[in-house]
Amino acid sequence: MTRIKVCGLVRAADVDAVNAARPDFAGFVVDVPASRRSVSPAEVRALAARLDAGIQAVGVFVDAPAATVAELLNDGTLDAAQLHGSEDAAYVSALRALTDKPLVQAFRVASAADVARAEASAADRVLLDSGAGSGRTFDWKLARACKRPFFLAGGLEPGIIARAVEAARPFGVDLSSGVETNGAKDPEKIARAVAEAHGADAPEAETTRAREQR
Ligand SMILES: O=C(O)c1ccccc1N[C@@H]1O[C@H](COP(=O)(O)O)[C@@H](O)[C@H]1O
Repeated sequence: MTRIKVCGLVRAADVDAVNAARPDFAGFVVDVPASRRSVSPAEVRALAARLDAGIQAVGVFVDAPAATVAELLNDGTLDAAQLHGSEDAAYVSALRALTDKPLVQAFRVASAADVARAEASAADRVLLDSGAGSGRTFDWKLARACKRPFFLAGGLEPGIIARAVEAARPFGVDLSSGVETNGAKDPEKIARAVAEAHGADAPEAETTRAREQR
């Protein structure tokens, strides 16, 4: 099973669709004016409260003040924070001092050097992407070389998830544009994406199976 995060929820109806499909993570882009998926801290509090238990709420931030991120983690609104801007090691360490909650650092991958930067991150998990909600894929062979568990993002959609998992061997996949129709989250695409990801083998499953066969 490969974990899946459905990102960029903005309406109560989006949360209801996610509650029905049951991905592992639901993402909210918080206070990013450049994104059409941006929600305010007050909106994310209301949306996350509507999310079913068992689905983890992830806040997606772009160079936000560490105190703002920590507040939403520590007050129980969010289960994890995804850092999707140009946050550096000093930022991750400053945020780490403010919260025990998991931190996911996103890296835009255009070369092996970008994967090496992700491998060196002090964050709990890393995410390899082509951009930020760009809807574009990148060379999955680069991601496959990553020596730590990672989320694969960028241009994923129902119908190509199994192929992406086979090519990149991620811990989880992360989708936003690919589960939208006319710019709004599409319940049917979300359900298909969750079923496809959960039906795809993640590396840890492969390892367990190999161990059992020995
Ligand atoms: O979705 C956004 O608008 C966004 C804005 C700022 C930072 C990150 C954003 N989204 C992240 O982009 C990837 C997937 O995008 P897509 O499937 O290619 O549309 C995912 O990690 C989102 O969290």
